[in-house]
Amino acid sequence: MTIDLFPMDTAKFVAAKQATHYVQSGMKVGLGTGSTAAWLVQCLGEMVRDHGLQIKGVPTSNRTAELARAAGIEIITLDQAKWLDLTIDGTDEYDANLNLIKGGGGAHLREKIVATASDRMIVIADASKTVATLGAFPLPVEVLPFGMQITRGLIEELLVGVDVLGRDVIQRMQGDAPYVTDEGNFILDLHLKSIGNPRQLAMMLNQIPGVVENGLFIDICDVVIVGHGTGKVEIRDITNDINDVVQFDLQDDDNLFADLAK
Ligand SMILES: O=C(CO)[C@H](O)[C@H](O)COP(=O)(O)O
Repeated sequence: MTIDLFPMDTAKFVAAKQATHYVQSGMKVGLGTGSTAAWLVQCLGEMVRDHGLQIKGVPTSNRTAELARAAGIEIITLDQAKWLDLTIDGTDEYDANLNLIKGGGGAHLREKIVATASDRMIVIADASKTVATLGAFPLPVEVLPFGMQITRGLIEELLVGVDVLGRDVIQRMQGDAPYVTDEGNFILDLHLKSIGNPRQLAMMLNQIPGVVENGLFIDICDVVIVGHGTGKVEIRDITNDINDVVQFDLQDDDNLFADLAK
């Protein structure tokens, strides 16, 4: 059977498939949110159903929980898990230090809690997520609905004094209504263009009382796995100082790929 997926899908798929090599039976695994993480859930589901992999998954969103259940992965809460062996998640941007912007899918609050409660965080991405400087992707900040305009004003004031190139703060919408997160909060997207000091900004944003969590992941990610449309995968593991390249034979993986693409 010949399938004709966009190179971007292939890139996400091979990154996700490579990440499954880090997963072993008996592990408790944080399951990320987004289109790349969805490929991971599909791959892990296939390993559970057909190859006897035994894992417990902690999903980072209601969407991922649904996908994981449908794929046959046992789901537990983070408190049931107590601690996780690893979390595998997508990203919106990553820099040379493996610092991230996440939350394009609105799930960065749970994603950060889950990743922080894991021995390792592995990020899976396509090459478009690589940046020299974080900030081209709007930085999501989850805020409480209560007093949201006050919180927004305080964020705008904060941005005047920090090293960024843009300062627009735009509330995320879903159609005509505010976007609401799984925790019942709103999201403000900060259009900063370039963030000179992500560590400082992450700490300052979280000092504002109405801010629940920002999408900067600083010193949380250990490994980035970058897939390409050609089947090439780059692995960068900063904890173990490993830089590796793997080439997937997409023909060999055709059956799995076709199944997953259904
Ligand atoms: O942070 C996220 C969700 O909150 C996602 O990981 C991020 O938006 C990347 O998504 P995708 O894999 O669809 O590009």
